[in-house]
Amino acid sequence: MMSSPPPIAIMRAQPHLLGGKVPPHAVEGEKRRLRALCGKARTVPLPSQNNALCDRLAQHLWMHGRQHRHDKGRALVVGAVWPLPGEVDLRPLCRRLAGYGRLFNVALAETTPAGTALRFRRWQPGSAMVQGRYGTCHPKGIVQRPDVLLVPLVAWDEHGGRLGYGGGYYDRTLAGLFPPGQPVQALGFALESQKVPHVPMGPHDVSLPFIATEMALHATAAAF
Ligand SMILES: Nc1nc2c(c(=O)[nH]1)N(C=O)[C@@H](CNc1ccc(C(=O)N[C@@H](CCC(=O)O)C(=O)O)cc1)CN2
Ligand SMILES: Nc1ncnc2c1ncn2[C@@H]1O[C@H](COP(=O)(O)OP(=O)(O)OP(=O)(O)O)[C@@H](O)[C@H]1O
Repeated sequence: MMSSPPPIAIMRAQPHLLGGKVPPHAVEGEKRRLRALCGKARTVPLPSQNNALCDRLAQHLWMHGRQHRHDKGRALVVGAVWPLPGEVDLRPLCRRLAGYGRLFNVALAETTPAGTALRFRRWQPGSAMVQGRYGTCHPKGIVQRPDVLLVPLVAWDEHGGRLGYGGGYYDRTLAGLFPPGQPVQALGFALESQKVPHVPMGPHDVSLPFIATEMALHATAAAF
C-alpha cells in the first residue's frame, strides 16, 4: 500500500516526525509564513539596545582584528550593512571600526541582481552613499572581499538558523566566501525579541556560528 505524505499540520507542529527533513517546497512556505509573522511582531531597536549590540560586536571584532593583523599583517575586512528601516543600525560600529585605523577596513553590502551573491564596497566616514535595490544603500568605494561578515536577519534560532528577507543573498554570499569545510566567519546580529523556537532550514541555508544581540554573543552549534 502506498503511504501518503504526512499532513502539513504535522510538518508544522512536529517536524521531528520527519526526521528533521521537510520537503523544500514546504520549507519555502514555512519561511514565508514565519517572515510575515515576524514582520508584524518586529519592534524597532531602542537606542540603548542598538548601542549595547554595537559595543558587543566592537569588543569581539577588536580581538579578531588584532589577531588578524598579527597573523596576516593586514587589516581585517569587516563586511557590514547600511540599515533598512526598523533594523539594528551598525553605523556607530562602522564609525568606531574605521577609527581604529590599520586594524580594520569596513566594506558595506551592495545589493546585486536577484540570484547573485552580494558585493562589498569600501566605506569610510563621509563616503558618498548611493541608492540600491530594495531600498538598500551602498558606498561607491572599491570592491573588497570581507574576512568576516555581519549578517542582518529577520529571525534566528539557537542552532544558528537564520531567516532573512527571502532573496537568498546572504546564503549565496556565505557559500561563496566560506566553502564547505572552511569555518564560516560570520556573526548574525539582531534583537533577543527576534529569536524564534525554530527557523525552517532548506538545502542552501547556512547556519550562523554566532548571533550577537543586545544581551549576549550567542555561540550556536555551528560554532563547534
Ligand atoms: N540593511 C540590509 N541590507 C541588506 C539586506 C538586509 O537584510 N538588510 N539584505 C539581506 O539579504 C540584502 C537585501 N535583500 C533584500 C531582499 C529582499 C527584500 C524584499 O523583498 N523586500 C520587500 C519587503 C520585505 C518585508 O518587509 O518583509 C519589498 O521591498 O517589497 C529586501 C531586501 C542586502 N542588503
Ligand atoms: N547558494 C544558493 N544557491 C542557489 N539558490 C539559493 C542559494 N541560497 C539561497 N538560494 C535560494 O534563494 C531563495 C531564497 O532563500 P531564503 O528564503 O533562504 O532567503 P533569505 O536567507 O531569507 O534571504 P536574504 O539572505 O536575502 O535575507 C530560495 O529559493 C533558496 O533556495
